[in-house]
Amino acid sequence: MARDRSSKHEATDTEEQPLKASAEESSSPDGGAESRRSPKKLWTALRRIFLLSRPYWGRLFGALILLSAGSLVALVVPLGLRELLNAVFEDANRAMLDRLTLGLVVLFLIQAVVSFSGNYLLEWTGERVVADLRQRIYRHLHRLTLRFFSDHRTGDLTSRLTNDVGSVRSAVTQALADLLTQSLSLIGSVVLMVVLNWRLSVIIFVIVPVVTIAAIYFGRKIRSLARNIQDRLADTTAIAEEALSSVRLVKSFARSGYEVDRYNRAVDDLFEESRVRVLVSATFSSVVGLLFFSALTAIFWYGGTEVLAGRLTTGDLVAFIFYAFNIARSVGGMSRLYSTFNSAAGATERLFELLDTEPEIQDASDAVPLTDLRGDITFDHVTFAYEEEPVLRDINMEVAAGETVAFVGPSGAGKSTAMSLIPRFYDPQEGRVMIDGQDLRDVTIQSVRSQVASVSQDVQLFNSTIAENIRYGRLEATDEEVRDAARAANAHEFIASLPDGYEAEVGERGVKLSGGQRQRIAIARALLRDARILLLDEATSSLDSASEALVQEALDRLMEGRTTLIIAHRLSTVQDADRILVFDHGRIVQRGTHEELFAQDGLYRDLAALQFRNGSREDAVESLRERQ
Ligand SMILES: Nc1ncnc2c1ncn2[C@@H]1O[C@H](COP(=O)(O)OP(=O)(O)OP(=O)(O)O)[C@@H](O)[C@H]1O
Repeated sequence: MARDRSSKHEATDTEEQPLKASAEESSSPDGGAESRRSPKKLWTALRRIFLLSRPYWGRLFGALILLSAGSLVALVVPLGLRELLNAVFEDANRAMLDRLTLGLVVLFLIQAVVSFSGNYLLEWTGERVVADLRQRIYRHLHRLTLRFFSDHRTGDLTSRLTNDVGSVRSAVTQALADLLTQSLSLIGSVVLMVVLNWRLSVIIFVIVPVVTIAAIYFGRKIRSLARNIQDRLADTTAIAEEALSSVRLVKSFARSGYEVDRYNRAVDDLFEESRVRVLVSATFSSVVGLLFFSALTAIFWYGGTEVLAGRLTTGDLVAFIFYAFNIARSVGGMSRLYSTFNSAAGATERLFELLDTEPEIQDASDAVPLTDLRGDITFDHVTFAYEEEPVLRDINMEVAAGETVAFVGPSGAGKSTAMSLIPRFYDPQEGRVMIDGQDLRDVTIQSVRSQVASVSQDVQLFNSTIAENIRYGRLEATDEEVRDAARAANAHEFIASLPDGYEAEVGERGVKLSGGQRQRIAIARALLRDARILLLDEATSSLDSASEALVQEALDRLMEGRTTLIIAHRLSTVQDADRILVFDHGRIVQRGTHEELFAQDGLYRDLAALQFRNGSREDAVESLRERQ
């Protein structure tokens, strides 16, 4: 089942600590800042990738041994060929030719078996490390708080899970093996070449430093470009995801053209970054290729001269050329490695920025589960700010278990914010929020959230069946329990009338259902959860009177025996609350029953006058303006 952030009440909080950056690494708290890369940073990133494979070091080590053995065998092959050619051209020895041919076939067989085993082990390790990394990041994302998600785009985060993790994979698998085998091949070939003919070798040694300098220069450039490309890619994904998920809004404002332009601009930016990267990489490959093929031609020429002068046999020259090819291939491979590692380093930095982001809200080390919850809620001098300016100021309230308390007040007064402190989505900067007399910071988040259910105006459903959406309230509920919940939520009739009944797909975020139907599914889900505390945020405000009546009746059933906090703009829905708290500019300015508050001259009466039409509407509006 697809899950999204709406599952906030279900968020599991594992005990696991994120991987720690070592002391010299800086971690960006929100994971989005572009960081300056240096060789040290590259090394740090690679080391962290390598550390990820720690549980599989045994296999990795085995793979590397096998692959090294494969490269050593490959190094012997040109020597065998040399002997074979010498047997033919120098000694004309038929028996030797047969033996050497057989020997070479055996060598090739050994090499095939060894490299198969090595590659399989290595790829296995790489895939496993990547799977672990994906799981770890996803788990970590679920530990992060709502504040993190309001600061990050979903497209950005999903792109890290897909693209960035993919880049890391190439670094742990092929690149690591290539690094080892290519270096062995390079060193072995150099040594054997010098032994064969040192004069000829000098030509190669002149070229190597030139290539190394070019590799370092281009490598740096490619690394910074790789990071930019990942960022641009995340931009395009986020833009498309945002527009496609709000396609109704886009169409109703006739903004398709605008959205297409926005996406096109982002894709063009991505193309431009990619073009520069392609240019740099292609130049790099061509420069390296040019240098090496020139050197090879020189070897052919000089080698031919040496053979003509009798200082080299044909077998020597062929072996030499094989080693020269080996060197060219190794250096070429290593230069590609450089860019693979560089791309992976950019991706790794982004992934670790995410993993290094500590959840703002975590269980204290000595947190205990809140058991046998009654459902008393207390706000004790609570002050809270999202950023600088407090949106809740010195809030005090006590709600007894089983009571129904309504929050009313103008838009932006802080009602939803106050509610969001109860499941501990945020911690107050000052004061305490308590349940059953226990500060929420002293108890486990999971135990609190498992006793809080919420129904809001903006119902979020998963793109699956009605039954699965209701069962989200209690995953182990039986079909019968799901039906009972739906009945109590006044949803059974409409569900039963659908062709697929409980197995009907609701569409993305429930688009195939009406607002009232979605609300009743959400109520059934909350009923199944059977939590002690119920939070209703504008649960009926977007409904017509008929739907509202059905939903209200279902809500009344849901509220029975639970502590309920209701936010409602329509005061008719809160008249029966045990108490009403009136919020204004982050403070509770009035409290009492509907009758008590209505009898007072204050904000509540102004709001009520607007809705119940007893009194002059103009006077109420004027009075509200003065209060702004
Ligand atoms: N995630 C957030 N980050 C920063 N500021 C926020 C965030 N959520 C809300 N605010 C601000 O906090 C203030 C209180 O918002 P809140 O949603 O609690 O008000 P409300 O009384 O529930 O309003 P409404 O009745 O319109 O839902 C507003 O000024 C709002 O802009």
